[in-house]
Amino acid sequence: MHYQIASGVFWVGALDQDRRLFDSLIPLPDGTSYNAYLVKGSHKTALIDTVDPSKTEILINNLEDIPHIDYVISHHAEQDHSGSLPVIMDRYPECQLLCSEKAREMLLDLLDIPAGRIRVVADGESLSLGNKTLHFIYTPWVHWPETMVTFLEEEGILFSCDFFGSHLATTDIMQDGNHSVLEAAKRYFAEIMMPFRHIIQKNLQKLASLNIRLIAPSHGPVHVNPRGILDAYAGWSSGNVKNLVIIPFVTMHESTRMLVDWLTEELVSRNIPVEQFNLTVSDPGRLAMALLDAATVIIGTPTMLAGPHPLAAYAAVVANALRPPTRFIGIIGSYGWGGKTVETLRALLSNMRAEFFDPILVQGKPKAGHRDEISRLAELIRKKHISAGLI
Ligand SMILES: Cc1cc2nc3c(=O)[nH]c(=O)nc-3n(C[C@H](O)[C@H](O)[C@H](O)COP(=O)(O)O)c2cc1C
Repeated sequence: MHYQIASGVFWVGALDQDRRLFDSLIPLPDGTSYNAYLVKGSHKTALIDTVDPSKTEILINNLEDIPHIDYVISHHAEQDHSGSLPVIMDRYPECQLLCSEKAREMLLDLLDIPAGRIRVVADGESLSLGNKTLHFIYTPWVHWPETMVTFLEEEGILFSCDFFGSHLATTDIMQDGNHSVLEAAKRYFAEIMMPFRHIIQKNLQKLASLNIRLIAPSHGPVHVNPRGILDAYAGWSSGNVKNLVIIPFVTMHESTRMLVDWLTEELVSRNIPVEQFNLTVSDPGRLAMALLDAATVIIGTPTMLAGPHPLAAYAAVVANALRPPTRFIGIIGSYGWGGKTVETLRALLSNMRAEFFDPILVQGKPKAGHRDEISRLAELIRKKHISAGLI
């Protein structure tokens, strides 16, 4: 499939509607796409990124009538974009691979590409294709340290790689920022970009002076309304949280669930919205999105084999790695005889810069008096949200 996104600029990527898991971790409810773009200048032709190796044949078919490529630009060494480079380099023996300094090392580590065919481009360097000019801008940590983006000056197109991407497989390549695209982009941000939000702010600054008319990421649709996604990124990377409590929890015999439901009732009666995530069935992507928004996270877990239930431990590991902007954390749950549930969870959450509430652990089934403890926790959360200016 070929799709013209601007004069002389074509989407030549591959859709992957069937894929349901990324990085053996991230659920893909809407599949994904691997976007490669062909830029035809009056003198030279450049291919921007390739596709996942599982889709190399599709890329080759899309380039069937392209006899000559001068440059392949590799923004990011991860295989979903670089994995078809060896085949492309074989098929176009004249083409040179352009990438950042760090990407060169990583591409040589990850793929079989002759070192002599790679040319490193500097941050800020320009390349003329004749009537089209490409500017290379290093944007480290969106998503790996080697990542860069390319700005096509004449058409105002930012080829942004993972920056501003979304896991969405759609033939509707050009999108103006409708709800489903922004929702998919937010999910992508929460799952992939959240740990790098400070550096994302710096990268947004770096792009601020460009007159961007289209943003063409390497996953998901092209953004026809760049302002929408740029503003959304500014918000998601700001660290601002809402008057929202999320409760990722697990229960084996319903005792922890009683505490979770009581806390939910107490919070809702204080006009504090709550999202529960039963970790046995919930979508980790939705949990990541909620972590981006919530001021407070309360983990609910029974004690199992002297520690937190493994699903609660797993959620804590993931949250700790994503480094969400959470302000307050609590632990509630039930135990039979004892263990190190709180100590273990706190150790797993060592990156979190949040204030921890005193835990509420009850032995066996919660009793009437525990409701008062839960009510006091809800009141404390309300006061904390007020003092944080969220209510
Ligand atoms: C497989 C298994 C292992 C457990 N290990 C512990 C433990 O090490 N320490 C403890 O205090 N309770 C342990 N318990 C007991 C539970 O923590 C207790 O039954 C608790 O009330 C369950 O809460 P829930 O109803 O929310 O699942 C274990 C229970 C199960 C089923």
